Amino acid sequence: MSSSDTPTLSCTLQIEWMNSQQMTTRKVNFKNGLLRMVRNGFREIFLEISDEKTARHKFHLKNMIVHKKFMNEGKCTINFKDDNARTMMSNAPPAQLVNFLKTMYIKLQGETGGKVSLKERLEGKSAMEEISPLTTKEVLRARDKVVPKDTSTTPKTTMNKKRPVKENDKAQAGHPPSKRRCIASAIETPLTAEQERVLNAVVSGRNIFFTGSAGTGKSFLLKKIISSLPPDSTFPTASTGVAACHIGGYTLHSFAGVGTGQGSLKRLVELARRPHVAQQWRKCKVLIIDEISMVDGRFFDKLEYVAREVRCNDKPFGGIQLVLCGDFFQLPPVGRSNSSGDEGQATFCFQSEAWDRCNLNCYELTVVHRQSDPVFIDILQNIRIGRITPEIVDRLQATINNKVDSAGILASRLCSLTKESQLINTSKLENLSGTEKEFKAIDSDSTLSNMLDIQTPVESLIKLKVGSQVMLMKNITLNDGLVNGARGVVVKFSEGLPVVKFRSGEYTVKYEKWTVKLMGGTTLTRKQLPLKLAWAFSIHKSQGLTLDCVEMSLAKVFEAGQAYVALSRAKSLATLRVLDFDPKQVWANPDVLKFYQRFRQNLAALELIPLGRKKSDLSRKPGPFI
Ligand SMILES: Nc1ncnc2c1ncn2[C@@H]1O[C@H](COP(=O)(O)OP(=O)(O)OP(=O)(O)O)[C@@H](O)[C@H]1O
Ligand SMILES: [Mg+2]
Repeated sequence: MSSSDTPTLSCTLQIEWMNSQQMTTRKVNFKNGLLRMVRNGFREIFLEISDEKTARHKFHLKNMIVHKKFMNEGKCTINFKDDNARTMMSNAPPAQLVNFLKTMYIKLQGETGGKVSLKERLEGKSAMEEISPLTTKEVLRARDKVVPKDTSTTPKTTMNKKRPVKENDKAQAGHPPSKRRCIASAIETPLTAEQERVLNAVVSGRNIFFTGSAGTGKSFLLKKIISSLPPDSTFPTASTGVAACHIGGYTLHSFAGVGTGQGSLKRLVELARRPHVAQQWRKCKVLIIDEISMVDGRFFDKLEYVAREVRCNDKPFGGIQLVLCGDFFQLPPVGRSNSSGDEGQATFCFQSEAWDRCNLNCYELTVVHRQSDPVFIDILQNIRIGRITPEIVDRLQATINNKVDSAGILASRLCSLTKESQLINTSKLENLSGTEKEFKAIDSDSTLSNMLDIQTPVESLIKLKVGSQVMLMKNITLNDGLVNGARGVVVKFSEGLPVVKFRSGEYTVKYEKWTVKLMGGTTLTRKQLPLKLAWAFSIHKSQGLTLDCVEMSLAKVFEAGQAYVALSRAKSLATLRVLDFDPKQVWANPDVLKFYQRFRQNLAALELIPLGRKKSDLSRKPGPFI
């Protein structure tokens, strides 16, 4: 059971009392409110709402109605029918809000079974005591009750939920799986001990950098971290639009509000002092940056300066807590065409002055979740540091004979250049016979479609024919394999929508919504099919993804880490085909190797080095055959 299944919750609260005409007669606001579940001597459950001072209000939970549509944004409203009142919660860490509601629901299920003896009633037990955290027994009992066979037995308390969750639902054509199930399973996947340690360090308020090889669950953990912090003051960002979308955040550039980051520091501070930008900078308590390996160190230094100036605070980053995440062995910052536009090569973030100034607590995730085969994991760990042995060469060259295509689903070709992948997709689509169907995105602001093209993983116009190889660009349901990166083939069109055969079965793909946050609180949305042509993909666009079956030619790789990113997208050696493996295609950046060597030494000095790992793992020189 999660340690956060507790009967208390801190958030911003408003309480309203109504008269019989449902007109508000009284209202109170608590910026830092506390919700506590309490029970009286008759085992009746109440919600106690208090502020930092003394104000306390109690509401009987019997007959309440919970509106939890926006709980993933930390918002929820509870109507207390018996008291003719309601409370609106906001800025609650979403994960805690979900757990609080779950605890409340489960405790209430227990309440209905409680019997109060006449003697107890006569004694009039009115003293309130805090409800104990959930026990496994209570959870199991509630689980048995959660799928009532006869809907007339629905409990008196309404969770404003249309249908109960059935774990074994199958994603079937024409029957979209519930998004709630998706969210619920994501929330319920437990963190490993090493992931939990990072989460605790973040919640305790420290500046954190956590790293780990591809597939160790960095982005997964980041999503848990985001849902454990108050949404109003937490700003999730990433170096690229697609990565930002993946964690439901902004691009770092759009958060900073300093354009492309070109120009003098004075100019950047001016830009950041524009009222709507400055407001965000001041509101921000926690700045999260995913894919930190692609952030130019010089841009990071500029941001650190801007933060101090705009927030009028001399502490590093103006006192903002930083949570940085990424793997420097993967893609580096974009070279000369980088954001700051200065002469010379972009630098790594760890080479910036700000990096040292921020006094980061460093963590490394070591358990790989994307792959399960220890042989493949070992190969990837070696490739990551640019180390190639003859056995590795043999193993990877042998993949050329792999039959990774199955039931009409062909392997996606990963290309070093975006242009190359676009050409492949266009010509393959042209070569298919059959009618082409077009799917246009519905954007909330059509003048900003270009921005949505960059910041969402789907294009404004998708062209498909029967036989098109496609990739799913959104998690639809985790349990049924309809996840971001799942590969499939269009088998027919039904009522205007494509029916796609995935490995897990057929699914009629519906329009989905992507939301992009802009500075100043506005949001842009795009509705589009969560599909992309997938005969080919660029390695840059594949960073962060898990791919079902991949094929690659690494002859044209031009950057350290590119081959590692490409190879580590595959789930297993059996679902991978390397067409022309040559050890020369694999190398690690020497500065990155040095950084990780120091990083490991520091971890070891703090006695945090993972058991069973040797410092010497990272002390080898870069380059092939070393
Ligand atoms: N604790 C966990 N339990 C089960 N599965 C996990 C866990 N952590 C991560 N995963 C799964 O492992 C896969 C890889 O995770 P994720 O994409 O977060 O890795 P990553 O470290 O961000 O990789 P990359 O460096 O390639 O971006 C995902 O399918 C994720 O759901
Ligand atoms: Mg990731």
